[in-house]
Amino acid sequence: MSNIKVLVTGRMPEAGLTELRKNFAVTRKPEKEGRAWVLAHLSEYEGLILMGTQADRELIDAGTNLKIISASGVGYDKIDIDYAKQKGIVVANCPKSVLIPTAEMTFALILATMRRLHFYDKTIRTEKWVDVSKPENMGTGLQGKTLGIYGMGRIGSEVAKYAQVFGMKVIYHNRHQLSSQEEAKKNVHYVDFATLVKTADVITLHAPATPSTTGVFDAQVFKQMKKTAYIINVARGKLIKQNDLIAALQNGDIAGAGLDVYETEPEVPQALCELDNVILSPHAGSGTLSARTNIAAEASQNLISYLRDHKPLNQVNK
Ligand SMILES: O=CC(=O)O
Repeated sequence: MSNIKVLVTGRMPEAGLTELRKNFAVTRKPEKEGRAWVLAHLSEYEGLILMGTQADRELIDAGTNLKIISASGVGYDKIDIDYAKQKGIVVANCPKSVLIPTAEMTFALILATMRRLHFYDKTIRTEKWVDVSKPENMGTGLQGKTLGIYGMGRIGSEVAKYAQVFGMKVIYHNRHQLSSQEEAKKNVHYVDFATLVKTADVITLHAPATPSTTGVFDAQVFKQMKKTAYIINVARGKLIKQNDLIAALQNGDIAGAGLDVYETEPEVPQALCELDNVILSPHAGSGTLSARTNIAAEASQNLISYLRDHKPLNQVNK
């Protein structure tokens, strides 16, 4: 173990931190402490695994000896990566560990939303056996429907594979169109944004939160979607104008939504909770023990690669 000090600011399974502990002096932020504690102590550390707080200018300035920050997931929108770069701090993320768990959660929400599991579960517990021969109580089958993927990176590509197992056709919109070989291999078809919105029976979001994706799904977009269509968001809450989504769900502009992330997270508006055509989960895409253990190990590996081997693993601010 070297005397290089690293700080972990959130709860992570010990099994994932084994290699980190072998290489560095590791401190975990005490559970009862918050951001103020991190700001007060950060100058002691060269490495940081960030959870539960923002690495904004204030935090980066407090890290006077910091050399690397690893996000604890694929998203790094809580880290001011440009400011970190100015300060000579490497920022890395953990794309591998979250890929499968997030794709699984996407599909859990697609199935639950389209087959109306929330509505069925709630009525069976609180009211009565609903008569599913009535059209208003029926769900929507996946087979033969079109899945529209917004953001065709690794997670989007994995979701495409699952969709094909269910007999869905997959279209996608992305900043860059895939090569025709990639499209053929994945059996997916690029469409412009307007076509994605108008054509898909279910749209699933897999883009990061950036200035160009923020608020893209707004009232106008919901009006262009099929009234029978669903929207699934496991990416970032900011991609959807939440109040516009609530209005669209209340007015029947779209059929339903499956949400793992929220614009106002961790607050979830009461209006969303009251809707029967919505299923909600608490940013739990990577909420499995294996995913959390793998994230801890991948974030640890980022720190080991950079601080020990001087080679960042998944640097996002080159
Ligand atoms: O939200 C989850 C992640 O960024 O990995």
